[in-house]
Amino acid sequence: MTGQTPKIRIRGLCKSFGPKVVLNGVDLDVMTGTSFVIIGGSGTGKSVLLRCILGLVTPDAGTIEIDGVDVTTLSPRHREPYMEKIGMLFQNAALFDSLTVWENVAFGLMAAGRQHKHRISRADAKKRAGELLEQVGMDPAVGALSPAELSGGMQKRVGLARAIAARPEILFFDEPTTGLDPIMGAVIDGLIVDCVRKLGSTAIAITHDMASAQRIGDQAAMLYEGRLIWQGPATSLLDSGNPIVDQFTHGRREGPIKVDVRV
Ligand SMILES: Nc1ncnc2c1ncn2[C@@H]1O[C@H](COP(=O)(O)OP(=O)(O)OP(=O)(O)O)[C@@H](O)[C@H]1O
Repeated sequence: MTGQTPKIRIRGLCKSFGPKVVLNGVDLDVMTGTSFVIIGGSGTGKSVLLRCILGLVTPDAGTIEIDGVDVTTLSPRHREPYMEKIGMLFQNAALFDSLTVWENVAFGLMAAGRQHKHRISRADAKKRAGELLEQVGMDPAVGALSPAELSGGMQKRVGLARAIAARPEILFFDEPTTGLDPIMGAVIDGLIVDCVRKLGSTAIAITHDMASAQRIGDQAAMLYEGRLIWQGPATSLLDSGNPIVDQFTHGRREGPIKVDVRV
C-alpha cells in the first residue's frame, strides 16, 4: 500500500433503469497515471459506468471521487472543474459534420475559452489544432476537410486529437477500435498509449477487443451482473483463472455466462 489517493475512486455505485438493474455495487480504484481497461458483454453497463463518472447519468447510490472529492454531491457549477479534467474519445468519434476537422479538434478549446473569458483567437485555435493533428499522425492540411471526407480510422484520429486538446488529466476511451480493421486498430491503440504517456494522464478504456485491451491497459477489470467481478493486470486477461473472465476473453459459447440468444 502506498497510501496514494486514487485519481478515480468509486464505491458502491448502483444504477437501475426502471426494473433493470445495470450497476449493482461497483467498486473501482484507478491510480494516477494508470491505464485501466474495463471489459464486459454487450449491455452490461460499461457505458453507463463512464456516463456516471461524466455526470451524464445520475447514480442511484454510491460515491465517485475524483482526486479525493465525491463529485456526486457537487452542484453542476462546482462539478464543472472536475469534468474539465476529463477528455473523451467516443465510440464513433462523434465529430460534428457541420464543422471542419480543425474546428472539431479545437471545439473544446474555443468553448472553454468562451466560458472562462480567456478567449483563444481562431488563428491560434487553428494552429493548435494543426499541432494536435500532427501528434496523431495526420497532415495539418486535413484540418480543412469535412469529417465526412475521412475514413473511420482517420475520424478516430481526429476524435483522439480533440480528446487530448485540453491536455486532460483523465482520458476515457469508449471502444476505441470498434469498426476498424485489426491493423488500424493497432495503430489507434499505439497512438492512444503514446498520447496517454506524453500527457501523463490517467485513462479508462472500455472495450470488447482483447488485443486492444492488452495493448492499452496496465490494469483490467470485468463488469458482470452489475459488479466488477475480477481485477488484475491487463496481461492476465487471457489466463485470469476466473471462469467467467476466461469464457469471455476466449469467446467460448459454453461456460458460466449464460447468453440469451433469443431475439
Ligand atoms: N438512458 C437509459 N434509459 C434506459 N436504459 C438505459 C439507458 N442507458 C442505458 N440503458 C440500459 O443499460 C444497459 C447497459 O447499457 P450500456 O450502454 O452501458 O452497455 P454496454 O456494456 O456499454 O454495452 P455495449 O458493449 O453493447 O456498448 C442496457 O440494457 C441499456 O439498454
